Amino acid sequence: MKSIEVVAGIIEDNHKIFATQRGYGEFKGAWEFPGGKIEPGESREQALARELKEELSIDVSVGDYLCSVNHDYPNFHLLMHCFFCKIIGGKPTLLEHESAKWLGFQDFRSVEWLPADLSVIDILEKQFSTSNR
Ligand SMILES: Nc1nc2c([nH]c(=O)n2[C@H]2C[C@H](O)[C@@H](COP(=O)(O)OP(=O)(O)OP(=O)(O)O)O2)c(=O)[nH]1
Repeated sequence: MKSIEVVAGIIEDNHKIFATQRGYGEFKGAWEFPGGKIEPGESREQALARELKEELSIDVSVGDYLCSVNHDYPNFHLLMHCFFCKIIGGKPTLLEHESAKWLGFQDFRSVEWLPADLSVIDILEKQFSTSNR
């Protein structure tokens, strides 16, 4: 089976996280953390900063590593590395996504996440509920 390696950014501001809704492709309409595939020669952090610039027109500082998720989709295996990010320049502009929302802790499950993201949400809920963030 095909395997892809992706980085995803959990953009934080004032105890909220930024969720984006996919605007195209087989998962159109599902919610995710913005990011994308790592290109040859890039570090994970470089790939994430590049993807967030391309997709949202923002400059970010990539902060703490949160987790890596393995998930089997019907057509491919996903390995996704998640990092917290802070916006250091620009305002999110949806260049590829259909919609976006800032979600507070109570609203983390109010959107339909991509299946691989549910384990990220589990971990985030633990962090936010114990006031680690
Ligand atoms: N960016 C991102 N991708 C995710 C998440 N959860 C999840 O299952 N994915 C999957 C969806 C995609 O199949 C893959 C990300 O690849 P991508 O963003 O480069 O999207 P894509 O396959 O449409 O790529 P492309 O057409 O631009 O080549 O990872 C997530 O939270 N963020």
